[in-house]
Amino acid sequence: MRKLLHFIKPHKNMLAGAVIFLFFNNFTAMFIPTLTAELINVGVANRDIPYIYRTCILMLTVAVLGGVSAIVSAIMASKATAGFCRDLREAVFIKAQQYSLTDFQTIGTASMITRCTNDINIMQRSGMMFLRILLPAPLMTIVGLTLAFRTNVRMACFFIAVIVFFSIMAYLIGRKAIPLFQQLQRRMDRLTYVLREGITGVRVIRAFNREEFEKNRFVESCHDYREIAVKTGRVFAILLPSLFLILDLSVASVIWFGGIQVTNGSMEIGSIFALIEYLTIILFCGVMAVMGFMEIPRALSSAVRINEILNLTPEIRDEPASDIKSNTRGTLEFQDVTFQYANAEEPVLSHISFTAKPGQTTAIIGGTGSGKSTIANLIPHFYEIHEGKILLNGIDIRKYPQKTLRDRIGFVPQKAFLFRGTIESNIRFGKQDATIDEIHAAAKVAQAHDFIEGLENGYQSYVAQAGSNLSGGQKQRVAIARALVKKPEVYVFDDSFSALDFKTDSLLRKALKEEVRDSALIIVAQRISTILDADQIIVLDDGKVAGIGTHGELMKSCPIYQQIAATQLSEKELQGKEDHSHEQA
Ligand SMILES: Nc1ncnc2c1ncn2[C@@H]1O[C@H](COP(=O)(O)OP(=O)(O)OP(=O)(O)O)[C@@H](O)[C@H]1O
Repeated sequence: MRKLLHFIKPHKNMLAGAVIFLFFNNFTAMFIPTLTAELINVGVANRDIPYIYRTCILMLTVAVLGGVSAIVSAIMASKATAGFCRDLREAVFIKAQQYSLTDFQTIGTASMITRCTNDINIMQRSGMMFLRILLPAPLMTIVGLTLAFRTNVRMACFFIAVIVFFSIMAYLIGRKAIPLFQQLQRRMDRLTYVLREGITGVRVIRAFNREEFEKNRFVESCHDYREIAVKTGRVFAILLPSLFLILDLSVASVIWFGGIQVTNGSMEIGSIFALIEYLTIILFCGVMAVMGFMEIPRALSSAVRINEILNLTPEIRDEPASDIKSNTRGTLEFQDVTFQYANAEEPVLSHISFTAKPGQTTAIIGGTGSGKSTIANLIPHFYEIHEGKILLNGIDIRKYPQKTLRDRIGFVPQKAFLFRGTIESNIRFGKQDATIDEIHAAAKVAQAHDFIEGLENGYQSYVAQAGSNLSGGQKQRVAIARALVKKPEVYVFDDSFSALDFKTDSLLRKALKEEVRDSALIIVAQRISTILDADQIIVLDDGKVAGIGTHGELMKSCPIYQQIAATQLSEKELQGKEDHSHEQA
């Protein structure tokens, strides 16, 4: 929790101001009944009109000062809590950017989003409650009791008895309510999760006619939530009226016993008004504090969830700054790499070795789940490897600061992801200071220029969230242009041509070959036609290298490759390509 307290520090002045003004406001609230008592006991009793005027003006001044200080305190408190939450959100986001993909998997992407939004909101609301309700409650009680003792000792003792009874009641009811609140939060988590799946997966749900099933799942979650919400509501239905009943009965008792004392002449009539006000303020603060107190467990569980993010040490950290000097460019080497996902029982890659040279195309092919994307993801150091080495220009990628390494790599993921904005802004994502000519050139190589020009607003056309208003092939081409505009040393295309038609695929590969003469090109592919011309093809089988060579070489030596080719290529293509490879050799 100390980490979270650290975020309060920059706002401590604002907080201190909020507390000071709040206390001032509370003092004025307590001072007014005292003035009322004097007004009645002295001014009215003695028919002293000037005294009544003076006291009324004083009461008015105190009320105005109290009101102003309440406003100032509320503004300062909201500035402090909102600032605290802004800083916290920023820190959580920055921390998340340092996470490796394994770290993301540990916490879960959906949970990261809920923590960064909902949990921080809960903390902000609870912070406000603590500042404005919980913190002043004990002080108001002390001040109220002191004033009550000054007014009438017997009545003050009665107040203490009421406060103790009130606290016991609040404790007993609160003890029942707090676990219900925690349960409510967990059920809300589930409800959000079911809702998110139902909305993001709407296409699949409709395609498989699973609307009824999803509806039932959601309705069930709503019922679960309702069940606990009703129980919580029931507790509140008992809690609030009970506490207010205590308040009303206590006030009635003050009037009763106070009246007797006034009749005896042992107390003045104005004092009854003051005592009623003191007790009302104390108990009202108490009711509010009980409500605020219920929020604490919820805020604590949110704080724990946020702390988890801040405390997680990223799996991949940059080594102390070292000079990365090398005379070569674009040579990537895997040396006996074995890799296992954190939550997996066995390695997904075993003893992988190959070298991708600049100007050459290295293709990776294999069955689904054979580990192709995993190899692609290891190149930009998204995951930490524990056995073997990956070298860029002869230097272990772990020695590179992550930013330097990724600056040298143009990565196109399997699922083309675009950001909301324009086509231009998405391509520019690869190089912030790219000129418009560079953007056009990259789009031309990616075979995207023509379709972009065909859109109503060309490069300024709107791209919806995650590129949902573009087709799969259009998205892939914009994502490829984004990598090309960087002009990196190593290109990694993770099955990035899968949504392209054969003609576009072939045009793109041809343009790519001409464009990236001094960079290494690594292409993960499912379609053998995409990689027939590659300088070397790595055939993966169950995480192991089953063969490396050109198409022609593999057709002779690698049975797995032969199987893939046989299922994907026609007789004519097989024949033609083998002859072609012979000639090349
Ligand atoms: N994040 C992950 N955590 C645990 N296991 C994973 C993770 N990602 C992939 N795997 C597993 O690793 C294996 C290799 O996956 P990978 O995505 O590299 O295969 P692939 O050859 O690219 O498959 P495809 O052609 O279907 O995309 C699979 O068995 C998969 O279940």
